[in-house]
Amino acid sequence: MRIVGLTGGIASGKSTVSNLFKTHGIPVVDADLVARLFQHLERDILQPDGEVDRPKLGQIVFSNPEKRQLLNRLLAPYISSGIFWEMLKLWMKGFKVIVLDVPLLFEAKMDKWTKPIVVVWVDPETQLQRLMLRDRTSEDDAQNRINAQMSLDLKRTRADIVIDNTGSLEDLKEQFQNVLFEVTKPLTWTEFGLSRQGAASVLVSIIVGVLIFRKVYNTESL
Ligand SMILES: CC(C)(COP(=O)(O)OP(=O)(O)OC[C@H]1O[C@@H](n2cnc3c(N)ncnc32)[C@H](O)[C@@H]1O)[C@@H](O)C(=O)NCCC(=O)NCCS
Ligand SMILES: Nc1ncnc2c1ncn2[C@@H]1O[C@H](COP(=O)(O)OP(=O)(O)OP(=O)(O)O)[C@@H](O)[C@H]1O
Repeated sequence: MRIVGLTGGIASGKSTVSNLFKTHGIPVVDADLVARLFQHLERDILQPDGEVDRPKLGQIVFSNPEKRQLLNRLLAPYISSGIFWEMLKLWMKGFKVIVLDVPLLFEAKMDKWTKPIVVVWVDPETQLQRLMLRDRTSEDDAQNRINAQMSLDLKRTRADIVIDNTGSLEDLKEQFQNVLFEVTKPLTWTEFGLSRQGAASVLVSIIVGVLIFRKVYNTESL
């Protein structure tokens, strides 16, 4: 199985790209969604209905590195095991290529499990403007959120494929065609071995090998 890493900075366009993968039939495991399933947090950030007040929690953790690290430490094991189970379900369904959309792929050192790594890059000014527009947030708050992550320039140096999403959505879709071509190339032997079909072939080969060996051994001992 090919596990494609999809990452970038906040509001750089990861979800927009992950929607393009989905519309082309490639499943995406979204770490933000996985994280939402495991939030048992302090009372004062819970709404009356018991749900997490995400904007309030966001304001707290993005302006306070210690609290953010605490939240990261608390959630990290749940996020990794949640991602693992989602991947296992897709493996059992026989998907050969899947995408892991993980904003903190490098920060959480999950990049070693994915190949190729796609980084959605955007220029800093556009990133700030898009974030403020999408989340209706102040410049200070948006900048805090951007600063809470590894810089996009550093992330792009660690990518196998870079998408520059500074331009229009049309530009993005054009670049996506090349990405699609790259990620849907025939699997390498290692990737095939890790797929459900590869594991089944190995199992069948072992069974056939054992049966042949037993037959030859039995014939010789007669
Ligand atoms: C802080 C929270 C409550 C803000 O919720 P909100 O609904 O406003 O944002 P959402 O979850 O959609 O995340 C938006 C983006 O923020 C960035 N982000 C989220 N968490 C973090 C973090 N701990 N550090 C840096 N950036 C982060 C990512 O780019 C993410 O895509 C939420 O992001 C959260 O619980 N984060 C901790 C879990 C986590 O680390 N998620 C990232 C998975 S790799
Ligand atoms: N090429 C583009 N042109 C104009 N707007 C765009 C473009 N790409 C994305 N956007 C908009 O920018 C915002 C951020 O994009 P998106 O939500 O995909 O980013 P993200 O990386 O998934 O963000 P987050 O890290 O917060 O989850 C959204 O409002 C999206 O509609």
